[in-house]
Amino acid sequence: MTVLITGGAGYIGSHAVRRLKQAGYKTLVLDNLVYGHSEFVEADELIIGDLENTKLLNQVFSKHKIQAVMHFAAYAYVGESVQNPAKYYRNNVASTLNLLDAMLAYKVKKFIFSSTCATYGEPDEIPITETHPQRPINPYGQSKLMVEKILDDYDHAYDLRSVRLRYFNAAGADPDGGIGEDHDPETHLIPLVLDAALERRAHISMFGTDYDTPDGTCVRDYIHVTDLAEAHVLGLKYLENGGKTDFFNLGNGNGFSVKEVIETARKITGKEIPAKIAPRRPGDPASLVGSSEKIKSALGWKPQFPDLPAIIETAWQWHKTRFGRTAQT
Ligand SMILES: NC(=O)c1ccc[n+]([C@@H]2O[C@H](COP(=O)([O-])OP(=O)(O)OC[C@H]3O[C@@H](n4cnc5c(N)ncnc54)[C@H](O)[C@@H]3O)[C@@H](O)[C@H]2O)c1
Ligand SMILES: O=c1ccn([C@@H]2O[C@H](COP(=O)(O)OP(=O)(O)O[C@H]3O[C@H](CO)[C@@H](O)[C@H](O)[C@H]3O)[C@@H](O)[C@H]2O)c(=O)[nH]1
Repeated sequence: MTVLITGGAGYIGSHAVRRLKQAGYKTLVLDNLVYGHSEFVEADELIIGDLENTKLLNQVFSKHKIQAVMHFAAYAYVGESVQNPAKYYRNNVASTLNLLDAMLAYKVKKFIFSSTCATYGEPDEIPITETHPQRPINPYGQSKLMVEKILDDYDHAYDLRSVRLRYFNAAGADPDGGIGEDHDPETHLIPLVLDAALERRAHISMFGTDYDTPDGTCVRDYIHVTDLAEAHVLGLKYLENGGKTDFFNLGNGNGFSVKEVIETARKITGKEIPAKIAPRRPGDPASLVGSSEKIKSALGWKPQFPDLPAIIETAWQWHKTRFGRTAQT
């Protein structure tokens, strides 16, 4: 079976490609390399191109016998989406429509979509289950919710079946090495904390210490990228076996504050990691922690790395290999 993976040169997509290959799938990556890395791509083929290019999409679908699509390609910086929503709606919604058009034209009816817990907004209760209302508080989350709604309508009208995976905060790296988190610019907490450990930056800024959380900093649910990759393969098998359109949270059910992440990283790296208080970042909910009971019982998903120290340990091993030699002291 041939799977098209958009954004397969990116952080999560490259891990999914590795896992798909291990499971015996033929893999085809489409990525514009705006944020991706060609050296991360272990797929059978990498096509460098943009989802805006409908002509290219038609060529890809006509040349290859694609049976399913995993759609990772998107912009994913919460803060930037507040400053520049147009960029997010164009890439995350309009480009997704191009992809779906091509799928319909070539009768490809299985779709795995990278959604997010950012679609929930400020939660009414923790942990968040899939039945929680979706009321995003930033354009990024809004753009992902729009695609979820589009997918419901496409299922109804065109029988295009989808699995929407609402990830909480992806972190860590495959312990086998070679792929990991490397965004430019990097905005995510864990790699920035590890940058401070390597003295590639002077300190980590804590965005807001006056939230309504136990220590005043934002709480997030960190999930290992290899566990995310495994969920994608399970989602695909579910659709292959005739499963109906569905949506699942992917988190570990444990919340960690910004301060706790920094403290855990200090223990793992043995480094000081200076931290400074900074203003809140617009668009950030105080707490996001998810229940993943649904995917555990429906698809048999079981995380290999449910604990924050184990997640940060794999991120640290990757970070040292990737960036250690360029560290400035
Ligand atoms: N990182 C997280 O914590 C997280 C959490 C929830 C959801 N997600 C979602 O998961 C997906 C992957 O996230 P990531 O962290 O791996 O991001 P990433 O930036 O590392 O990967 C996205 C990839 O898509 C490519 N891309 C973007 N727009 C494209 C386009 N128009 N055409 C072709 N390629 C394009 C980029 O070059 C990049 O390689 C995204 O959809 C994101 O919204 C991520
Ligand atoms: O230098 C920093 C960077 C981040 N944070 C805080 O750390 C937390 C986590 O931030 P970050 O790592 O940027 O992740 P999120 O903003 O939570 O977003 C990620 O996780 C979301 C799901 O929660 C996904 O949808 C997004 O794509 C993904 O970027 C937030 O409270 C930030 O304010 C800091 O305090 N200092």
